[in-house]
Amino acid sequence: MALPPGLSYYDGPLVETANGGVSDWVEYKNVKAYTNAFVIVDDTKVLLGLKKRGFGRGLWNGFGGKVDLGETPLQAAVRELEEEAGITAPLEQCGTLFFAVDGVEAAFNIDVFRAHEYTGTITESDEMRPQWFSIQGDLLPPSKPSATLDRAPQEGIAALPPIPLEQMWADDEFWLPLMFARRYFVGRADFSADNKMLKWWFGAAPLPS
Ligand SMILES: CNc1ncnc2c1ncn2[C@@H]1O[C@H](COP(=O)(O)OP(=O)(O)OP(=O)(O)O)[C@@H](O)[C@H]1O
Repeated sequence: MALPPGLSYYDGPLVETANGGVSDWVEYKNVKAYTNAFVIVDDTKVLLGLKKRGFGRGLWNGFGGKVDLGETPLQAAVRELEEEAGITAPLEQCGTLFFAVDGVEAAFNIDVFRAHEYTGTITESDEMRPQWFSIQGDLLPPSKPSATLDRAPQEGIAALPPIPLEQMWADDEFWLPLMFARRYFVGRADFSADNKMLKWWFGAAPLPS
């Protein structure tokens, strides 16, 4: 399968899951490495942070940032989760995203990580305000909602707000369900200078047959 430019290093089996937009892919000069990390407990709730400053301010997202010189992406992801949310988690990579913004020289390569448990006390930082959200049924694979109902109701879960997609990056709706379904995903989304999504492509590991 021909992947969008920027994602061509991925060589695992993939099926296309979404594709749209009208323009050509945006030109970029260099690529910067970032991380984004999610803690997902019980397949029913996810920890997000409200970005309080800088790029993406006012949007809910996972915890992450730039990979520093000499760090692996995993080391950076663990460090950023600790710095921004005060917790440590056994993160594993679950996808890779690539973003280019019209008029910006550096594109983002974002390695996405997830964990299903954590240690420490969730703590607000200067950069992020952490909060749990319940994963609404339309972001879960079809088998999951009933599986969830089969279990004893979990204390507190019903009281959590659903994931606020309207206050998140526009690309998130395409890959969050893949992450929650535990499918490895890759995708590229290009944005205009005023943060409108111009063109996108997402793919994921095939479902077991
Ligand atoms: C365009 N569509 C997008 N969709 C979803 N997530 C996106 C994103 N674009 C960037 N992200 C994430 O936003 C954070 C920025 O990180 P950012 O705060 O700028 O990095 P870092 O903490 O190193 O910066 P400072 O130390 O403040 O300079 C980082 O998690 C990165 O993965």
